[in-house]
Amino acid sequence: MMSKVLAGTAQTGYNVWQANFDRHPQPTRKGGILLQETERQEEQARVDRVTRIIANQLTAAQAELAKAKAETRRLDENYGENTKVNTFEVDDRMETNAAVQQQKNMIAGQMESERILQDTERRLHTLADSPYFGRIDIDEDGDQETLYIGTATLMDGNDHFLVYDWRAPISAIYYNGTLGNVTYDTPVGPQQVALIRKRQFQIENGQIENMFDTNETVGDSVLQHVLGQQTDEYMRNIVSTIQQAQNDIIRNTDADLLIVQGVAGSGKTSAILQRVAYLLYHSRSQLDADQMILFSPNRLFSGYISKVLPSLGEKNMRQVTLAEFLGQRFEGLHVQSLFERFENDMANFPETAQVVRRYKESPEFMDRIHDYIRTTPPHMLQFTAIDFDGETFFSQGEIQRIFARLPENMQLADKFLRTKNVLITRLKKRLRRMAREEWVEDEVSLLPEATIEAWTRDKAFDSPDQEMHYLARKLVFRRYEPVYDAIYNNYFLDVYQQYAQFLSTARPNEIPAKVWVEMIAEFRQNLETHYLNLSDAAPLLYLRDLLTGGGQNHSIRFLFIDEMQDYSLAQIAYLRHAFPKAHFTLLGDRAQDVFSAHYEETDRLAAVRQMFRGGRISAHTLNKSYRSTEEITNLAKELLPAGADITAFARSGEKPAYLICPHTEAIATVSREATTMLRTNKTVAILTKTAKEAESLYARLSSEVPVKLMTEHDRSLAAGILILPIYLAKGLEFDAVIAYDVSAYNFGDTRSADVLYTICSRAMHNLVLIGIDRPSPLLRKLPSTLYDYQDLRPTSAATITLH
Ligand SMILES: Nc1ncnc2c1ncn2[C@@H]1O[C@H](COP(=O)(O)OP(=O)(O)OP(=O)(O)O)[C@@H](O)[C@H]1O
Repeated sequence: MMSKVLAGTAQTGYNVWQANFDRHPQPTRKGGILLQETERQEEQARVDRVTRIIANQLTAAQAELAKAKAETRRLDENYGENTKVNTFEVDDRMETNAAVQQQKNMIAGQMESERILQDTERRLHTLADSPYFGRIDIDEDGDQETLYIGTATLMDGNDHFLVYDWRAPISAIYYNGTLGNVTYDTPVGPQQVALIRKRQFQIENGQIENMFDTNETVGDSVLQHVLGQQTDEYMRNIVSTIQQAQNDIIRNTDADLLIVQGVAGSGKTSAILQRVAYLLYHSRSQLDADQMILFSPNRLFSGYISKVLPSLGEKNMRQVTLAEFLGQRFEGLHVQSLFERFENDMANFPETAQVVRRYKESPEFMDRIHDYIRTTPPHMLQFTAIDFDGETFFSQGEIQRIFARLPENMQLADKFLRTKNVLITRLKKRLRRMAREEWVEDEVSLLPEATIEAWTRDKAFDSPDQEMHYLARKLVFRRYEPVYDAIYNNYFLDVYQQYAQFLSTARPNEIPAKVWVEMIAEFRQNLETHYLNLSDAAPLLYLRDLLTGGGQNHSIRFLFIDEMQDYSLAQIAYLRHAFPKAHFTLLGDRAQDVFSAHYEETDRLAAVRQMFRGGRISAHTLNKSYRSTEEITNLAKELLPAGADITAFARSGEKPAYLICPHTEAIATVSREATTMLRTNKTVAILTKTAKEAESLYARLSSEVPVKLMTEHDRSLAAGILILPIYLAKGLEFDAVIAYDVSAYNFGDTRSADVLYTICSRAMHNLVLIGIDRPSPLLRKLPSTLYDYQDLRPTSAATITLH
């Protein structure tokens, strides 16, 4: 018999489920065979029984919830009454406060019970249609048990497990184990059991649609069924079909750095979302969703994945895009977004600028900042006077002197804090003095009655003089609040000047002085227009944090970055600094490097590992692609130099098509193809290389077919025909994709292969590539068996290009 601690559920009580209809037939043959009809009937009888129990529990939970809601309402009304009655009498105020506090506590308690009941109701609803998806029969020292695994725990009235949560330690066997002896982790250490059967179910509306025994992690036929479905606006959870390699990522709880390199569609995003649910389940008492943050590639993606965690009964973690994160930290400046930069690069990105950017985005550059801060003498700090209303409150010299008088061996950040405190103390002293000046009294006497009333509420004065003095101080402190804020927010240091000063010391030998000086001039010029280049953002923040001792968030425990290839190493280094308590999970695919493939050179993984040296590092590779049909994956992977490593999940569909049309026919061709695809697909995405192309295509196409242009401000996807640049489609998937303008000038050489690969790998079921006038050599050099080629140009044009 298995104890609760070994089974590892989060429930109370000592439980073993041994319903009397469990049997332990001999293990079936490897690979999944169809079971006898009698077994199916027995399993269906169990499903019926469990479904009835769920229905009963649901009715009871709903009744309790209704009762709880009524009670909350009653308390709420009562709360209003109590406060109203007692505040009439001033003497009753204290008593009222105590009563109100008690009332508040009761309401808070009541709301909490309501929340728990709501969670139960939601959980039961989820289980009602499909109570479980797996069964394992195990033998532990001659003790045999049958366990069923589903999205949540379900117990009967006697505290017997009817369904085990997929995250319970024992459930790991279902995902990891092949038949025979298996080990699984428990809170008291590894346990060994013999796995004698693994059975999979597809249950819909309480009916077993499919069931079979298997020795695999999850049988291919189940996966085929799941992957063959049309896409939704929202990503779905994959708990019933998690693959072994994904399971290792999901269940890793101790890595300080977990890196996943996975090919397009290999389930990286799915794996992190299940991982979040897993971590929350396992550290329920110490970890909250608010202590986790996901850096997502764009806002559409944030919306797209937003339903997965709630479908697993968990709260969503915080989500932020890099642009949002930087925007919040540079108030008043516009930080160039990755997308803007990409569009600019497409127009003009000379080699010299590439060298400079590569350097500024390197970990060495961040190290250089660190050294600079350590070695900068105080007189080099770019303090700036604090002026307000035409008056200098603190001159640069005064600030400099405060700083210089501090002990030499004190840490820079501590010195900075001390300077700040001295400034605040001096400001307060000065304002107190000022409050005694005559003009203040004059102004107080002109204050409206309502203001005086508001400022003196809850105050008692011994004399009119005392009241006047109080009001005078209040007025002065309010008037000069911006000065206080400026000190508080460290505005007495001009970080931008400081950064420019740092830049002037940081030129590496390989970059000519002229180029470097021009770069600094451009940085200053941009500042004038409140603009900051993306490559300066992370170094600047790092410099600011090190100088001022701020900027770090100690409450985040887990940080996830999806599409890590879109982050510079300097940005990752900054995040590591900014979230010092966080375990990092980084997911990426080097081949989907849409933004920087043309200038990046470094071995990023080695560099990231270096940043986490000394910590526990766990690296995973996912080479199997699940999203697309075999035909689409086989074409996409051939576009890459190292594509041979990618394996396609065996699900067949139509061969991708490559159509070449003359430019005069481009719109008609896209329009026709999109309309045809929409007959059998819910979403058809027309993907372009840049936003400019997407806009111009939209302008011409929208009069032909109903189509929606997606921009970086959109937060949700819709069914129908969509147009968007590939970088906004990162992390997303569509039933059908049209890759637009896959022509010689747009996809002329291998530097754009990553972009084309990313475009193709967004398609689940159908892919059509449309080239205009001249075919792309990237495709023409591939084996012609990988796609159906149709040349729609007049014969003469076709002949000219092909020779
Ligand atoms: N184990 C699985 N069971 C069912 N579906 C899966 C599984 N793994 C992945 N998928 C499906 O494959 C598709 C791709 O998954 P996901 O988006 O997580 O991959 P990814 O590696 O993040 O892709 P990309 O890097 O291309 O954005 C999704 O539809 C997902 O539901």
